[in-house]
Order: sequence, then structure tokens, then C-alpha cells
Amino acid sequence: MKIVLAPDSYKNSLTAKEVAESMRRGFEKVYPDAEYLNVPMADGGEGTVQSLVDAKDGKIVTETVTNPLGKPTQAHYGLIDEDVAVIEMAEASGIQYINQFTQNPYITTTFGTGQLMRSAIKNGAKTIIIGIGGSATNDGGAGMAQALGAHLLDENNEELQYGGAMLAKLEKIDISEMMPELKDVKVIIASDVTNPLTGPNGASHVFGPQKGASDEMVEFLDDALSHYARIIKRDLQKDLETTPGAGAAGGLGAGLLAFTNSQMRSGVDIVIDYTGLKEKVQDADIVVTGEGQIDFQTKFGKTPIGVAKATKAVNPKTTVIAIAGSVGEKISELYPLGIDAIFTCVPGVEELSKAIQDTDKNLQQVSENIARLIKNTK
Ligand SMILES: O=C(O)[C@H](O)CO
Repeated sequence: MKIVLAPDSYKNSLTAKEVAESMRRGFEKVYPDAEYLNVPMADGGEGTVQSLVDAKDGKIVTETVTNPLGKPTQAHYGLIDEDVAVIEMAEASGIQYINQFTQNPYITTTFGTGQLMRSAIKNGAKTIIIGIGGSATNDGGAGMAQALGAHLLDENNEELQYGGAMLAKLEKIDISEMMPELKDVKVIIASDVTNPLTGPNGASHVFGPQKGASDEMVEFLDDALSHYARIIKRDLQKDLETTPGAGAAGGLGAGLLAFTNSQMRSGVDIVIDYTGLKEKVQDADIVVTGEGQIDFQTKFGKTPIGVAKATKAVNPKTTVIAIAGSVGEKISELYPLGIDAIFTCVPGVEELSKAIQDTDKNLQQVSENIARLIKNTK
């Protein structure tokens, strides 16, 4: 019997590697002699760096970079397979850096994300996987581009200062001094949303308010991003304003597409490829996946669905089980997509903090019970 444990992390509780280990310990009580394979997973969001580093035995690199408010901070990224870097933009430019007193998308910058990319390239990265979303920024990735050496110039040929509002002053883009190594680097973008750069569904209108933009600021920022897109089209010959995902992370999606050799892909598919999940589940009898919360939204590219689809594609007979900390609405929508059964590991009504604290124990318990049921019905 071969059992593959391929969960995502449980937010604020266990890493994906730890979740896989807890599940495995539960199954081992019933099937001590089975062949087990732990494959920590992620979908491009929080935890992607840690999961890929764990899955590939990579290393974490720490850098001092500029946070969205222009202050120094420590941020991490991963290096795997010698020349592949894994970055979560939120590490350097995420919404956790701002609060109700400091939030101001006119000035917040993605400069720190560009510094992480620069460091990764200096460390030999030829491919950068970058998860984008959860940002404090609305600068269209302008800061990221500047950190990589692009010049964004105003009418006096002066470099633009940080922030989304400054884009209104952009007159010219000069990429002649961007890092020369960049042209040999492939950037794979895992975006958390498919919104366009501008308009009613764009970065400023949909995500600006959560970063502190008032109605007036939203309009100004949206116009500024439109202007930025026009200059990009003229100077870099890339037409990105309506591209799906260009509006992710305050337009960092557009910035990456404009300034780097990049493509957008589903985050979980990227992780499936890099972990070789399909080969690993080919001869599996049972695949166990999971995430802190599972509900109908899981079908929009979250880890459990990615794992289920990948498994059924190579072996339709394999049983795919998902275990969640909490199970929400309309999970029946997930069954036709490849998840055979969904369980929650929380034993009863209790405080969230207690459930989080007991995740390891609870996961072992539910995993053991699932294994018992399988053994009994074989
Ligand atoms: O960062 C943001 O703006 C949102 O997470 C959408 O990408």
C-alpha cells in the first residue's frame, strides 16, 4: 500500500511539512508497513516558499530590504534546485507592514520585492517563481522595476519617488540599466487573482480600499495606473491594461509582465510541477491532501483541488481524501473535481486558539480513524 501525504499548510498553525507528518503518524498506527511519501504543497500564496524549500530540500535566504513604507525589514526567499528562487511578494511588500495609521497606497512601494529578486539573481537564480498577492501596494510594480535597475522618469528626467501616485508623473521608461542577467531569467508568476490592471475590476477599485485608499484616492490611483500602462505600451511595446492578473498585488502583475520574461500560471500547478507530484502519485493507493479551510472556493485553484486533479489525471482509481481544520459551504462541488471525501480534524465546538494549538494531535486522530475505516472496508 502506498500513501502520499500532499497537504497545504494550515494557516497560523502548522507548515505543510508538519501537516503531512501529523497525517502520516495517524495512518501509521493502522498501516505501519505501508510506503509513505510526504510532499508538502502550496498554491502560490502564503507558505509557498517554505513548502517548496521543504519539498525540495532547498534553503532559505534572508535579506534586508525596503518595506512598503520605505523602512528596512528582513525578508526571506527560497532557493531550490540550484538555480530556482521562490519568492512571496508579501514577504517584502505585504499588507502586514501597514496599519490604519500608516496605510497610504499613494506612497507604498514594491521596491523590496525587486530587491529580493535582485538578490536571487545574484545568487544564481535563472528561474524565479513569485507568488503575488496580499500586498500593501498600488504601484504597478514600479518599485520592483526600479530595484532591478529600470528608470521611471518624470518630465525633468528625474527618477520617480516611491508609490502609486507618482505614476501620474511618469514621462518615460528607460530599461537600459536594468540588471543584464535579467534577460536570461524566467519569471513564473503565481497570482492570487485574475483582475485586470485598471477599471472597475482593476487593482485600485477592488483592492485599493483595503490598503487605505479613499474613493478619491481610488480614482486617482486608477488613472495613474492607466497612464503607466500607456507609457509601458509606448516604451516597452507591451499592452497589459486588460490582461488577467495584471491587477494582482496592486498591479505588480503588470509590472512583472512588463519588465521581465514572465508568464502567469496557476500557483498550485507550478508547485505540482516542481515537486513532481504526478510521478509520485502514479502508483499511490491513497492520496491525502488538506488545508486549514475547505469550502466551495477551494475549487478556484487551491491546493486540495490541484492535488486531486493531478492525482486523478494519472490514476483515476486512487482515493483522494482531504482533511481540513474547518469545512465550509457547498463542499459537494468538490467531489466531481476529484476529492472523494472531506473530513474536518476538529473534534468538537471549541475556541479557534485551542483548535490551532491541537492541530497536530487532531490531525493524527482523524487520520487514524480514516485509516481504520479504509482497513475495515477492504
Ligand atoms: O495584493 C492585493 O492587491 C490582493 O491580494 C490581490 O492581488
